[in-house]
Amino acid sequence: MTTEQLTDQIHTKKSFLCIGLDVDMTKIPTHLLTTEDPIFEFNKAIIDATHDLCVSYKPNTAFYEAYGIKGWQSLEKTINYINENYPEIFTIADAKRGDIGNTSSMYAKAFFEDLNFDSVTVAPYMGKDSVEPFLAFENKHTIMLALTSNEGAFDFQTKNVAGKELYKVVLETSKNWKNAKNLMYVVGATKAEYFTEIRKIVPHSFLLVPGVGAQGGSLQEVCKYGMSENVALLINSSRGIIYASNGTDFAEKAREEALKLQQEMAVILNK
Ligand SMILES: O=c1ccn([C@@H]2O[C@H](COP(=O)(O)O)[C@@H](O)[C@H]2O)c(=O)[nH]1
Repeated sequence: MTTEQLTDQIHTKKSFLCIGLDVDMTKIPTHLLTTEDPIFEFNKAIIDATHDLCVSYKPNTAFYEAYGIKGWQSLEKTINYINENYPEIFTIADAKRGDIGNTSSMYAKAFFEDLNFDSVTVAPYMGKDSVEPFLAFENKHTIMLALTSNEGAFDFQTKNVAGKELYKVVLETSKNWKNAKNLMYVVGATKAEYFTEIRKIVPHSFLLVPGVGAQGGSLQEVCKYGMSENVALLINSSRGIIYASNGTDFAEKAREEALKLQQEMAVILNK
């Protein structure tokens, strides 16, 4: 998917919501546990109930890898289900990969070719040759951690490196990498006060913004400082939507939570 197609979807659906599919078997409704693939059944119900309210789904691979081969199969069924039934949706494998070049190429093949995700999250710590293998894929997107939503972000990301905060060095340096047009960045919703500085460096790049909902980030604040003229925001909420209820009405309640965010987004887009 191109960024232009993603932007068109944002305007059509009046939404820049990304729903995180972080399936924890201890939190899903118990009636699903007797099905053959509880993770997939849960995701399918959430996706069917919310696809018109969001432009993206983001399974975090940790929640699938934790269940071994079965978890990976649930992930594969989930991405295939989205691609077959809702091909307009932008898919994100939140895997936070990155390694020496030849290993990164294999990670990229796994997520872009085998699983056919539109994008994958990567860590910047190993530098250019660890990220460029992901960027080489046409119409696929590499979402690099810039300033994360957690408290530990202050351990390294905001530290001064040669007169500049490290997250700024990450943004500035990566802009010059080969196929940098395929880069997006992760910036936590809990760091809204940093968005103005970030937009000075990457005014038009898409930012994936986790941290609204369970982590307490503010949609309004993020949009105030982080929305570019082409929107270029994907606001993620996972637990706040998918665990709205653990009863038989879980998909309906997830829709209600997604609708609240989508309606807020529609108002922001209309301003
Ligand atoms: O800085 C980051 C980067 C990634 N995440 C991931 O996003 C979701 C957030 O889930 P919530 O339940 O809405 O808190 C989850 O997969 C994280 O691993 C992040 O939170 N912050």
